[in-house]
Amino acid sequence: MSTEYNNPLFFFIPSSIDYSSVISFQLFFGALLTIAVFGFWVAPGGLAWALSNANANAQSKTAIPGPSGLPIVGLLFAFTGSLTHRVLAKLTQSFHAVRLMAFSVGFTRFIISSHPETAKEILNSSDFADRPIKESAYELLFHRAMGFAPFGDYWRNLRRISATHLFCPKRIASFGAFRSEIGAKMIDEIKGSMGLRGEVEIKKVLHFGSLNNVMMSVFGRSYDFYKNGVSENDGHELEELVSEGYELLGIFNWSDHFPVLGWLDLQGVRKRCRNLVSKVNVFVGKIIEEHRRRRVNGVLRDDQSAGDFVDVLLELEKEDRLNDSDMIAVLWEMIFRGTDTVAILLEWILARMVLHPDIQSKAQSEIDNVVGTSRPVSDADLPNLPYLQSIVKETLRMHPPGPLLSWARLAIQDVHIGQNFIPAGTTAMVNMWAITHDEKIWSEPNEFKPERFMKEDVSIMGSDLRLAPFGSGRRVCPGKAMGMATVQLWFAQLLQSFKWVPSDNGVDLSERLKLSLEMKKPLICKALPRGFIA
Ligand code: HEM
Repeated sequence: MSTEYNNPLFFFIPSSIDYSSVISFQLFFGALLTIAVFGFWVAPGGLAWALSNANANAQSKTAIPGPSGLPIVGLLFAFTGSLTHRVLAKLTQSFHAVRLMAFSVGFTRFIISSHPETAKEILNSSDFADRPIKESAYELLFHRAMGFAPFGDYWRNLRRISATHLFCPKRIASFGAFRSEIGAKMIDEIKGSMGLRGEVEIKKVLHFGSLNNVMMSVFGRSYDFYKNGVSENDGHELEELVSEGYELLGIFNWSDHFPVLGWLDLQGVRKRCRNLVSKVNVFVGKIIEEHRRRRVNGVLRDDQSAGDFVDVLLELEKEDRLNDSDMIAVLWEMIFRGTDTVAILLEWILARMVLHPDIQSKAQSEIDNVVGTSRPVSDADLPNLPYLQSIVKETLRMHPPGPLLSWARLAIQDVHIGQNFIPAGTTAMVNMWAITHDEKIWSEPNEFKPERFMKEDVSIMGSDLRLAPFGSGRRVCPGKAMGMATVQLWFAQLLQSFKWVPSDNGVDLSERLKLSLEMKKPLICKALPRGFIA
């Protein structure tokens, strides 16, 4: 093949000119390209914004402020670290862009708001009711599950079905006894660990409890804690599948922002996703088949799994019915979403209890006054425990499991936010962590003070954007009531049964943002028996 054909500039070079001219031309073209890239790069918001022409065309008074980041890669560095929410919060301050900041990561255009009013405008607008789909989410088939399904009839149908059958108050209440049973099992597990090691690594216990809880309402199944037997193997296999999925969705994947790298699968994300999907298909497919067999044999509703979410999906009328692959995606997502968020939040709450013994003992006195020490605390007691609820709220404020609301939104069409033009396809984020740590909104935002919520009852369910850890608007977390019911009951049970004190390791509040905001160093502490012991 001639050198001409190997030359990327071949199409621009007339065949009659000599080789030295070609080199000069290449240099000239290279310089032009560099200037263009440099020009694009220094545009407010960086390369992806400049390419869209949205900020470039806008007059400077309406251009969204924001950093250009590094050439080509933009703000990549903010996403490869584990404190993205903090890095972005700092940048919005220094660019005076709290309401709205523009930035680029590779070829992806972003906006981010760290202000309650603008955040509400974004989250409550149907123009932002889509989600950007990462390659890992697509490969894990999550575009067919509720969280990533495009805004439309399929998604609406999934929300309606799950609101009616999985997340309705009656159903959440009907699982109260089971939640409490798991709470009691966790207490046993903690006692066992204290007996063996004199301390407990609480996340493991909470994670397994949480997995069991979601498994029961979705699949009608539960697993024994660390006992021998089939259940144990299945339970641990499931834990591994969930952890691998979490890891894959949390990875910053270069090809999401540099499409040209897509086919290379440099980080092996696609390969790992496909491997995981085939395992999940076998695991969940087996459970669906068991449900089908039971229905054929007419034993439905006579056993423990009566009316779980698999049954609901199998009973759907023809026009609503999901095929097996979609059903697996929907069921898997529920397990996936419901497990870690609850365990992570409870770990932060207990870390705070170990660090603040005065707050802990005040909450324990509240439980003792309302419940006494002769019976275990139950769902019915929770409305009478306002201080305990304030502790949960304060922890959600200081350590929101989704500081950037976990999964972003996508502009479905061209839209304006105030004066600012946002082109279709822009990824929109809300920095809830920045809002909950803003001293213009919260007094002493870095102090853990549950009392603030005894003075002012702030709703956390999405209507007040000063504290919306479950998001807001059409895509607000559908599992928020179930999540809160679980967290409050288990917290009450754990406080009633134990006094939480530090181990020799102390408590390290360092954070690590993966898919959720976790404690970087797992909490290891001591749980000393007190109050009602099951
Ligand atoms: C402490 C517990 C939880 C927290 C902090 C939490 C947080 C969130 C957040 C921030 C969102 C994004 C909302 C938005 O875009 O406005 C979300 C979405 C979602 N959550 Fe939760 N969540 C929790 C528990 C649960 C549970 C227990 C389930 C189910 C078993 C669940 C299922 C979902 C689903 C399916 C979505 C996607 C909804 C959609 O896109 O339509 N979450 N969650």
